[in-house]
Order: sequence, then C-alpha cells, then structure tokens
Amino acid sequence: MASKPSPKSNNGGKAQNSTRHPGAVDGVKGRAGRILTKAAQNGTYDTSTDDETAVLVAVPDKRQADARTQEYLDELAFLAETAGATVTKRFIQRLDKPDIRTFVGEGKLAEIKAYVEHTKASMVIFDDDLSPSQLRNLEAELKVKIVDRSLLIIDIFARRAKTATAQTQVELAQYQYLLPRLTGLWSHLDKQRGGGVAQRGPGETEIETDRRVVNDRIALLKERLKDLDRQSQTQRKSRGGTVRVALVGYTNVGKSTIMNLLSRADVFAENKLFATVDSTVRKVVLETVPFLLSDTVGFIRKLPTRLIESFKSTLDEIREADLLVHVVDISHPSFEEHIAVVNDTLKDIGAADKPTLLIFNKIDQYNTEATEPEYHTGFEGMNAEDDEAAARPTLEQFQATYMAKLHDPVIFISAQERTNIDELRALLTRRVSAIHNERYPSVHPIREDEAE
Ligand SMILES: Nc1nc2c(ncn2[C@@H]2O[C@H](COP(=O)(O)OP(=O)(O)OP(=O)(O)O)[C@@H](O)[C@H]2O)c(=O)[nH]1
Ligand SMILES: [Mg+2]
Repeated sequence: MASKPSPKSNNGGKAQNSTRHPGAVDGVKGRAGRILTKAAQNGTYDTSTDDETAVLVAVPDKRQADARTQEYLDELAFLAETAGATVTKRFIQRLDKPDIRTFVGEGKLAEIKAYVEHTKASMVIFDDDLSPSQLRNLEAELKVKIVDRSLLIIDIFARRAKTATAQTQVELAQYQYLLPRLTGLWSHLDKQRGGGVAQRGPGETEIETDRRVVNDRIALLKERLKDLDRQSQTQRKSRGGTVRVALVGYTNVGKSTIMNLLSRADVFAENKLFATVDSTVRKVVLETVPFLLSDTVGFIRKLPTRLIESFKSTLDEIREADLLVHVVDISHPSFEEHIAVVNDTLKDIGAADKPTLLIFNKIDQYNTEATEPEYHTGFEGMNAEDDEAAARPTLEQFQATYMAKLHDPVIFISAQERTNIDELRALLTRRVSAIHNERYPSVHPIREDEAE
C-alpha cells in the first residue's frame, strides 16, 4: 500500500465493472454478492460501490495514537477506493469498547446521520466487523448501505477472483458472511429457491427457509471446492519434487512485481489492494537451478477468518512451499506491523515454521524524513506511540538491526527500479540449491557456491 493512499482516489476500481461478482456458478450470477448489502431506501440488493460516496467510521480504543488511527483509516479508505467508492468523510469515536447496539454512541450516530442526510452519502463503512444486530440497527437508523470491514474485503475479492477456485472460494465466503445476518429482511430469497410459500413446512419461518437455502448453497460450494482441490492436488503432484517457493506478504507490497521480474510472467500488478486473489505458479530457472515460484494473495490486518478458511486451497500453495519469500514494503510507515500481521496469518494457516527469506522492497520510495506532522514509523524503539514527527532510521540502520535480529541475510531491493535484483537472484539460487541438494543428495548436486 502506498504510504499516502488517499489522493489517488476517485476513479479507483471503475474499470473493473465487467468483473463484478464473477462468483457466478450455476447461473446464480453473483447472487450472494447482491444480497449482502441491502440498499434500504429502495429495497434493491446491490453491493456495487462504483460511483458511490462513502463515509468511514473508526472506533479506536482510547490508548491508540492519533497517527495510528489515521493510518488505519488511510488503509480503510484505500480499500474503499479499491472497491470503487469515493470517501468523503471520516468519523472517529474513541471508546473503551464499541456500543453493543449501534457500534458508535448515540451522539456520534446522530452526527453521522446528519452528515449522511446532508451530503446524500451512499454508504457508511466501518473499520471493524459489526454484529448482525448492530448491522440491522445501523441500517434502520442511517437508512443507507452499511458495510463492515469483512464485507468490504470480500467485495474486493469478488471483483478480483478469476479462476474457478477463487470464484468459488469467494462465493463461499459471501454466503458464510450472509448466514448469521439473515433476518426477515432477507426473505426475498424465497423467490429464488424455486418453491413457493405453499411448499414450506408447517410453522417454518421465512428466516429458517432462507437459512436452509443458504446452507444448501454452502454445502454445494464446499463440495465443488473439494473437487477443485482434488484436481489441483493432482496437478501439484505432477510437479514432482521440484523445489517450491512462495511469495508472501502484506497486500500491495510488490509480490506480483517481483514474480514478474523473476519469472518474466505477466501477472497483474497495480497500486490497489488485493490485485492478486488467484495464485499463479511459474517455473523459474536461475543459473540452471529450477524451481516453482508462486505468487499468492496478500494479507491484511483483520483479514476475516472465514475468508482465510474459504481460501484454503489458494493458501495450500503457501503451506506446501519449501521456502517462503516474505516481501515487505519498507516505504510504508507501518511496515513492522505488517510483518507481524503476515507472521500471525502464516501461523493461523499452519505455515509459520517454514524457512523464510525476508525481502524489503520499495527502497526507492523509502524516506528518512518525517514528511507529515503525524508521521509515525512504528519502528520498535525508534519512537513512542505519540503524535510527534519523527525521522526514520537510515536504511543502513535498518539493515544492521534486522541482520542482528534474524541472523539471516536480509535483502533490500526496489523491484520497480531493479535495484539489488541480482543479489536477490543469487540468494534465492543459493537457498533453492541447498533445498534441492538436501532432497536429492546423490543426484547431480548443484554446487551452492557456483550458483552465484
Ligand atoms: N515505488 C515502488 N513501487 C513498487 C515497487 N515494487 C512494486 N511497486 C508498486 O507497488 C504496487 C503494488 O505492487 P504489486 O506487485 O501489485 O503488489 P502485490 O504485493 O502483488 O499486491 P496484492 O496482489 O494486491 O497483494 C504497484 O503499483 C507496483 O508498481 C518498488 O520497488 N518501488
Ligand atoms: Mg499481487
């Protein structure tokens, strides 16, 4: 993610119209997508965020530094813009814990309502997940589309998914999001399940019926994913014992750009969050050392667990890799937090103990100057959680710190400017050769020192 995401805004995502909710299988064109957020005013169901204006709401706890809060909101704005909306206002309310009924307190809610009515904003986006009842109450009160963090991320994934697996995974996540949020409001599902009112069992409520339709759909999607999984397992087996390397990292750090550099592949890379949702695998040969390199979906803080679960088969590329290349955007003020988020997510998916190379990308954009008053590096020990401007340590200082911390080579590159790419290639070649030689000790060992 760019360190200052907010300005490049207004046309975000519009070109993506044609890929809206391609999670269509069996002719139910994006059904889950459309029913997820209900435009309360007119009773239509649409998650389309194009050409819409959005208001952001964050409820940080009282101890969180202002700069950090703004940074989180920058990320949420970037997500909203990636989904095609234009952010017009940010509301922040500091609370020890969110209001159980409406997430924000009564006064703040009135303030948001007045703003929404005055500016005719089309949706309100919350930086956290809302409970089903909070969602309902807010929708009733504000009378516009209410979007929480999970829904926003799922919506972006839905736009990006291209392969059958990714589309099925997204659709599963959509239905799983929907299931606990079914209320009488969603009873339009009735029309879709083929049967009429008369076919309902005695005493069965509409919600129960909707729930059954959704549950059936979830079961079907899970079955389909199992089939797809079996196919890809067979594919993976046919790759034999070739060493497998996976690029992992926070979203927008440059994974796809590095993939393209190393493999001359043509993977979609752009300055949007979650440009990559499908995983891509390419065969790469560096100095006669062959390996398979996969580009994977980026991680983000508060990534919905359901989404992680439904993306199981995509994440298998990571789980089954012999070596992880963890890419970090060093120019991002929160890059250290990003590293922690990625490590936690790797732990969640059972891939924390893999050999890992840490690569700091975007050094061309790295700036030691504090550029904004509320600039905050997040660098351990370099500045406290305060709002003071702080100069960042130099690249050399970073390098020394990380070398000492990890006892491992750490590489600083710019994929865009092609700086230190030879060093990256050499290091990769060395590591892959070592894995290869360990696996096939008697067969034509690749000399690790020659690999460079
Ligand atoms: N300044 C600078 N920008 C870079 C560098 N490497 C990549 N970028 C840009 O960063 C943005 C994101 O790059 P991607 O390669 O799409 O990042 P990703 O990690 O694959 O992102 P997701 O697929 O969204 O998770 C693009 O606009 C790239 O051009 C770099 O070294 N320096
Ligand atoms: Mg990518």
